[in-house]
Amino acid sequence: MAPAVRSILDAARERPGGDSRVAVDDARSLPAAFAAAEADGRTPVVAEVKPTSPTTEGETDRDPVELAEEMVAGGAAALSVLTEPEHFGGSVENYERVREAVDVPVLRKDFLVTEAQLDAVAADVVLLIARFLGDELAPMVEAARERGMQVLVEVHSEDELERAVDAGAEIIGVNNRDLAALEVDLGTFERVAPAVPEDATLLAESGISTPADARRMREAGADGLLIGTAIMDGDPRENTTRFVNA
Ligand SMILES: O=C(O)c1ccccc1NCC(=O)[C@H](O)[C@H](O)COP(=O)(O)O
Repeated sequence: MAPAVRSILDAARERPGGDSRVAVDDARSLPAAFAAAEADGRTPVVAEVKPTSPTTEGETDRDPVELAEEMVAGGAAALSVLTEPEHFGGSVENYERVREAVDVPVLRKDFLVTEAQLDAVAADVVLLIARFLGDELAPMVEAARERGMQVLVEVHSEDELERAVDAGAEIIGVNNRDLAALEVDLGTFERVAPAVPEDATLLAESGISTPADARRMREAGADGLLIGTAIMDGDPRENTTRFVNA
């Protein structure tokens, strides 16, 4: 595992959870948002509010709510908001403010390793990373669903995909970023996607930098595209629209 990822994981293990169990009774459906985008001719894009990251220089001081509103105005079907504070400049407060301000589904992007961490904020969708959770993946999927949240299970290999499917994943993201070397290879999605069950909602994650990359991921079977850096760099509204029209 890359040192930065080791550090993310160490910090995640120390992070407390919420004070009480959350119950989400109004989760906004990610598959329905993708279907609505498709119906009016938009490529389903999950635009990410990502203040910084281990592979980005500097940190934006732009307000997350303004960024989020621009992304939605640009046609994003859904948003992703980082809540990891130490390596990504995120927070649960950012998540809450953004969800309050928009009406699309909002993914909570974090590196969750305990059930109590699910209770830090009521989320439409939470990310669970197969590589980090091992045998805890299935119990965490169940714990999130019991709280009314949808789950995006992230995988990077065929083995992890098998574990995700065994854990009951219905929304699956194939991450093109290798958490061992932090290198990005869009070929990862092309390799893993054919084994994803037909009825799953499938996202291509990371490294989508141009509309040509977006088309490549769609041709390989992506129902939706999770895009951070290429939308955050510059004008988030214009950038989102470029991918939505890809
Ligand atoms: O983005 C990073 O530098 C990173 C480093 C270590 C672990 C995870 C990392 N990113 C998390 C993500 O999943 C991405 O923010 C997301 O897929 C968007 O990727 P991109 O479009 O390449 O910004």
